[in-house]
Amino acid sequence: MEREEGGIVIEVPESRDGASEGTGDDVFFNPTQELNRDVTVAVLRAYRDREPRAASYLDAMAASGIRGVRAAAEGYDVTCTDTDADAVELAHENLERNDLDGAVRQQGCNAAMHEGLFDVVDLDPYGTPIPFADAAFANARNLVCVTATDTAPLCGAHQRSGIRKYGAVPQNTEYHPEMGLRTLLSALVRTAARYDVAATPICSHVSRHYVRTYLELDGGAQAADELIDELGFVYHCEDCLFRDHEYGLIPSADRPDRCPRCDSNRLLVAGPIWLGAVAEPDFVRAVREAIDDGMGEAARARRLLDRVATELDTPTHYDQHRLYKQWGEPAIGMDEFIDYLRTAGHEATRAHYHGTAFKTPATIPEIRAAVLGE
Ligand SMILES: C[S@@+](CC[C@H](N)C(=O)[O-])C[C@H]1O[C@@H](n2cnc3c(N)ncnc32)[C@H](O)[C@@H]1O
Ligand SMILES: [Zn+2]
Repeated sequence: MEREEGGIVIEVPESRDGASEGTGDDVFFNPTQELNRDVTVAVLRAYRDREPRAASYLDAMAASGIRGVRAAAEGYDVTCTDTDADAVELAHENLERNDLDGAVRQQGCNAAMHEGLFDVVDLDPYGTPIPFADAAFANARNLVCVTATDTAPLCGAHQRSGIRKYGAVPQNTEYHPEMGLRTLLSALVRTAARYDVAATPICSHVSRHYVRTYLELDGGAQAADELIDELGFVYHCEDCLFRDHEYGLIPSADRPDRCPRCDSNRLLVAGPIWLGAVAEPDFVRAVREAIDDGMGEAARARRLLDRVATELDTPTHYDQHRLYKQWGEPAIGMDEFIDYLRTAGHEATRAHYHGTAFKTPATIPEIRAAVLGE
């Protein structure tokens, strides 16, 4: 069937959702990833203003080629790769259908990346991007865009798988989308560091069942070391929801082994995860400005980017409903809730992860005192 997206028209197979990824015979196409693709196009626009020399774009797992076609429509010099012959044919046809130039190759993207350098590399695999991360960070010049759909391993719900894939211990908490993002960023930052490359996240979001992040590359061992210093551990009490963090690649000798607040022995340790900022607010604002009304997900993209640009960069968010459940009180509206925190002198913002997610450096007793007045 024909589909219009962001001003281009492509032929795609009958749609199937993320749940059936990789199981059908048709070339993959997921209409619910339009938000991801709209934000990607806006990132490509904003990034070119920041780095005008960024010209070449590798759509590493092209499938229908929709990302490559949209990047080519933005003036990028596009290469699409896919291992599947039908995908390669379709991506080629879709570039032609839109009168756009671009190379399309039936090739594993790792080989393509080792054969030639690309300014921007976009990894959009089934599940984990880790098998492609080394080649990307070793060979991209400016920007690596990464989707991961294996959220259960990333957030600690399938912990053994997360440990194997990401070389870190994720823990399943009420801030699981952020745990997933920070586990992924930890692995990506460490992978880039192997090549003396600093990979800094300049825009990230967790939407629906995937994590998406954009990492800007900078050469040099010192720059890579500085990012390694932003890895560390989160301590989380399963009983009172206390959380704290510390930087380092090993937990310190005096790390708590029981909850410092309620003395519970159900204290989880997650790490080493990324504790630094997951986005650069000024860049995210530029991305937001680059969303245009012709995009099918413009309204959602703007709302998402507004939130990402303004949320505090504490390592974990709180879930307001979870706190009220803990307190045995009925929840109030989020805007009123944030106002109470600010009135009590705490920094506080909503967070993009879900409707009741918020960020504040305040502790849970401080939050409770601010909103319940106790
Ligand atoms: C999730 S789909 C990509 C979706 C597409 N980027 C989009 O936005 O609609 C993953 C694609 O990766 C392809 N693939 C799997 N292994 C690959 C590899 N090693 N190199 C390149 N492509 C690969 C699959 O054939 C499939 O078409
Ligand atoms: Zn506790």
